[in-house]
Amino acid sequence: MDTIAYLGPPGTFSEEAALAYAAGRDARLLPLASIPAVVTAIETEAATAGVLPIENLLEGSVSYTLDLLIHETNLQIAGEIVVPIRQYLLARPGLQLSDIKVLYAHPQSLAQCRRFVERCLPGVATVASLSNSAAPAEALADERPAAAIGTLRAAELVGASILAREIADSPHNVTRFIVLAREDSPPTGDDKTSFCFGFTREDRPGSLVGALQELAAENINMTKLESRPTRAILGQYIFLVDINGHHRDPHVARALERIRQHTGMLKIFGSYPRWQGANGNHHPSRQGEER
Ligand SMILES: O=C(O)C(=O)C[C@]1(C(=O)O)C=C[C@@H](O)C=C1
Repeated sequence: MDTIAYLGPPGTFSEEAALAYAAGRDARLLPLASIPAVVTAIETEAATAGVLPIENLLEGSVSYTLDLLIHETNLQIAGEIVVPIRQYLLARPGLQLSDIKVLYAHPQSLAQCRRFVERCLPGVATVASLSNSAAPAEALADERPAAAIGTLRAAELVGASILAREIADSPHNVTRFIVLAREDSPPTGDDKTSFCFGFTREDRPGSLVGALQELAAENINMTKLESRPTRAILGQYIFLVDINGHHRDPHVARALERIRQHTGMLKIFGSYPRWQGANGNHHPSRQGEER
């Protein structure tokens, strides 16, 4: 049986991603206290795989996860899952919106609900929580009139009441998660490959375009390009790329090898089936919606 680790406690969006990945597999879920704990659990074989948030529709990349992939682990991306993100304002039963003096929220969720918080909770003190299910539990344990941004399932689990619904800045809010494992996935015919590269030689005009040209030369579609600091020299960057295709496809393998030659440093994060939606239709899973 597979063990799928995720950022707990139960009630997080990460749990929804883990459930979507576990569907149809012989698997059990393992809630852990932090994202680094998920990585360590897979590395030490306490878990077979784990889910990590990598990109949100409103807030963009989860830089924490990108930096883990670049600098801290050789685990591979074996899958991706897109989860609808529906945030709720939760509090101890009996409290009203106008009573609230403290707001517990995961920093990502606070950023995704900025407009609601500025308009409806001006001047309220915010406290950072480790997850969307830890936040409601912490708000309920606070003696002050506290609320939390959290999931509907977390509200049910801790017995919180709902002060406001769907408070994110966009009703279409979604987060993409990656599945990390010790090995990536075999080719399916509809795959993506994620990798990063950096320039180890002198800075020359056209270096970046030269590397990317190798993808165009093999007719490979790039679906994402971004950069992160190298953490060594200010002004030097690591470029992260997603492409369509599997690194075992001959044309992808050729392009990656030439990029390695151009740049001096290439790290392949893995190839994995492109997210097809919960029903195989390229739309995000609807299972995060109110039940
Ligand atoms: O706290 C949770 O529910 C999580 O699963 C973490 C997390 C994240 O870190 O991005 C996941 C999805 C949402 O974008 C907000 C928070």
